[in-house]
Amino acid sequence: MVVESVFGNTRAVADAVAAGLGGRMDVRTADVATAPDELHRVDLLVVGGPTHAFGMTRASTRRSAAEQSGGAVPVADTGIREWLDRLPAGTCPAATFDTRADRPRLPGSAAAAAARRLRRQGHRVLARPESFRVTGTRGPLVDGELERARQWGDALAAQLVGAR
Ligand SMILES: Cc1cc2nc3c(=O)[nH]c(=O)nc-3n(C[C@H](O)[C@H](O)[C@H](O)COP(=O)(O)O)c2cc1C
Repeated sequence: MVVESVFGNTRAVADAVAAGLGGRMDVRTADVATAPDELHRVDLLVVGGPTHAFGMTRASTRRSAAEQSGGAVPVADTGIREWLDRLPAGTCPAATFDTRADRPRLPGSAAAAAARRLRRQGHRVLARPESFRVTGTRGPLVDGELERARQWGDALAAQLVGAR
């Protein structure tokens, strides 16, 4: 799993997804800043990040997020957009998730954008991109989202293992 998180909410969701996946498979979670650029012996790639400006973060939105934190979080050079740009084409099974504001009518999802990118690179996206909701820019997550994330991870692993 490769995860990007500015304020920690997407990281918390990633840990819950990992707990769900972990019942059926070995899971390694890497921060996007230090994730390897190539996949070796990976049965399932899960990519998660926060939704910024209707899609995956960009340098400008990460700068804005750092400003909004009042200097509490540094400006990151790399997000999942840049990591996916560097990922070689392949046929790895994959799934994506994001966090985004708890405003159902607000369009745009980093997970949907990441899934499109993975498909274009040939990877096999197994599940519908999933969003987990935060109550404000810095969080916290809406009640129940961590449990939903754990269940999503469990269902994903079950789907993959069942398909073998
Ligand atoms: C610059 C910026 C732009 C954002 N744009 C959106 C958006 O278009 N849609 C949305 O639902 N949430 C948006 N958000 C809220 C983020 O999705 C929220 O900060 C994120 O889910 C928190 O995850 P994190 O704690 O892992 O950083 C935005 C936040 C920032 C800082």
